[in-house]
Amino acid sequence: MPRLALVGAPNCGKTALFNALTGSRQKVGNYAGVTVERKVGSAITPAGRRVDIVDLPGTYSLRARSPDEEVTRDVVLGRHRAEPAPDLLLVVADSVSPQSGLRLAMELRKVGRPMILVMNMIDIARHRGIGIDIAGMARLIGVPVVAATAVRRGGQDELWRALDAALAEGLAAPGLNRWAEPDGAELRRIHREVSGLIAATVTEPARPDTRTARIDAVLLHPVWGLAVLLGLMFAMFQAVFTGAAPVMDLIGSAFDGLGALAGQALPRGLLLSFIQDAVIAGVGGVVVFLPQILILFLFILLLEDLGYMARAAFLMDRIMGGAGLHGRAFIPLLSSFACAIPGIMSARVIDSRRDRLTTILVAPLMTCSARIPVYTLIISAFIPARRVAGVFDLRGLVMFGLYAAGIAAALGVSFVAKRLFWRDRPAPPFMLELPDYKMPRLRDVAIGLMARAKMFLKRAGTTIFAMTVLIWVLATLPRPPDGATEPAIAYSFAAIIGHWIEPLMAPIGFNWQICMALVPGMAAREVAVSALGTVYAIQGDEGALGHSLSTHWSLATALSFLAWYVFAPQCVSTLAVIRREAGGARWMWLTFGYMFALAYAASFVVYNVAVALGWG
Ligand SMILES: Nc1nc2c(ncn2[C@@H]2O[C@H](COP(=O)(O)OP(=O)(O)OP(=O)(O)O)[C@@H](O)[C@H]2O)c(=O)[nH]1
Ligand SMILES: [Mg+2]
Repeated sequence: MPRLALVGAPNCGKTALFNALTGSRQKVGNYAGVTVERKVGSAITPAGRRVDIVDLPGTYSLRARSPDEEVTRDVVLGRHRAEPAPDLLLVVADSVSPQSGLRLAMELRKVGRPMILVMNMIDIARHRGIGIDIAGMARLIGVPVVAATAVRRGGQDELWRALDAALAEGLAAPGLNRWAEPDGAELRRIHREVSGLIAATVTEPARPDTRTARIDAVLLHPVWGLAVLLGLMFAMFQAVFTGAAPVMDLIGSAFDGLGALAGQALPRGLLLSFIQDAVIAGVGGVVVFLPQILILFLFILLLEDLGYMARAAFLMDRIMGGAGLHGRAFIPLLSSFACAIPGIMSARVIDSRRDRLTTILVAPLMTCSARIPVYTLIISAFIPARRVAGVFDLRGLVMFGLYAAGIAAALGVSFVAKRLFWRDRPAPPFMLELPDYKMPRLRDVAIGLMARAKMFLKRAGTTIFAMTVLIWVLATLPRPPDGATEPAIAYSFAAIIGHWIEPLMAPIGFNWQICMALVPGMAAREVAVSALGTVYAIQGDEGALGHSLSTHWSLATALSFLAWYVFAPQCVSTLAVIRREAGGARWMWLTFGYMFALAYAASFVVYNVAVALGWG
């Protein structure tokens, strides 16, 4: 089967095209560096030919400088371990600013593989009044050129026709690969050639578009821009708290109803306990947080599609640079708000190994969405729903503070890491292409939200469920001895394990229930919520978990628990990815060690200060 590879500069629409051609739903976003690994799909052309298509990370040249670009280079040159050399290169260029795409196309001609040049985003170019002489371009470059709109139905028709034409002729056997890393003279030659090509085939509009520049005058302004960024983040956390409540209540009462139903239908016993204490109080207790997670992602996805994220990176570059973080670390750290795993993987776009390692080291400190259930549970149980200064919701403020603590810790740790590990290094230059603003596409946002929801529910159904069952078993067995005076759970394995860890955690105010929840909580942070739900439900507490917590825990313990979750390395999958991406267990253990130490220290301080304030 013929294999096609999508190659092009970052953010030119390769993945959007991949999705359109193959019907896949890979992530697209309006910033450079969305795709960091290869993705394979297949498609059937209008003439009925099956082809495999590979989507690749964006790159400006085959002179790969970062791990994501190496993937593209290796696949294109046929050096990739797991990927056969492509039979045809679909070289994608952005019609609105075609220089970088055309330069890459010129370089790729040397590889000697058949190729089709796709001038993508032709819809925007036309709208702006940019004219492109497609036929003239094809003549000058000597390969087929087609115009395309990746995101519109029917926007790929010309490409399909060109593909079928190329396949019908039978793809030419690859010619000689004459590619060598271009030197200065070669780069200048390519630059001249592309300038000539553009002069001959691209006409600029009579009136240049100034909208982007006008918006950027505000959003990139050192004062106004930062104010907008802060305001956006703030609005996000307020919305997470206030917007989700009605839906959460609905899900919560649905689970309560199920519990009551089970209580009527089943006799008292182990099965009923399993359903009420493990499934409903445990897993159900985590699932209610889905609306909050989706609201957070709605914000992030909209801002990503709008083209705002690269601007935010630009604004943060000064602050991040002061802390020793590369400007390119912004997107990986931002992705870590979703989950540290894709965040750590997107650090592949950073070319210097040291900068990449620093980013990987601090990424788990960014507040991932798995912490949302933990934070919300504790905040709702212990922080009153009060207005501050008339407008702010106190709970939203605390949430904002926890996120801010994570960010501050990331900046602090990278500052220290830079001083400790690689002191004598000049600050690397940060080049960033600011994408054009685009209206977010509802379909993409909806797909993104669905993907998130699916991922969350899948976790709830697998990892979290499995861990909750484990907790339920440990909290139920062994049965109490005859004549037992205390509640049954006091004799269980859970209590034994919890009491065993308790002395270590007593200085930070953790009781045995928390201690025991932390162990399976390594599988995923939300497990802490389901584990506590199950333990307190088995213990015989009626009603919502938040209510049990506020009767059994002191405020000092609750605050200490929050502080713990800001820093603690409570996620084995993250640690495993760090090991893989950093290339060694050393970095994984380093991350585990420093996060554990930070968590313990922070909880210790928070607990003792709170006790001193009389909140013990
Ligand atoms: N209007 C319009 N928007 C497009 C078109 N193609 C892509 N986009 C948008 O452009 C942005 C970038 O698209 P992606 O497909 O993620 O770009 P990419 O080349 O895969 O980017 P990297 O993976 O970062 O290299 C997204 O916001 C897309 O929705 C197009 O033909 N027309
Ligand atoms: Mg992509």
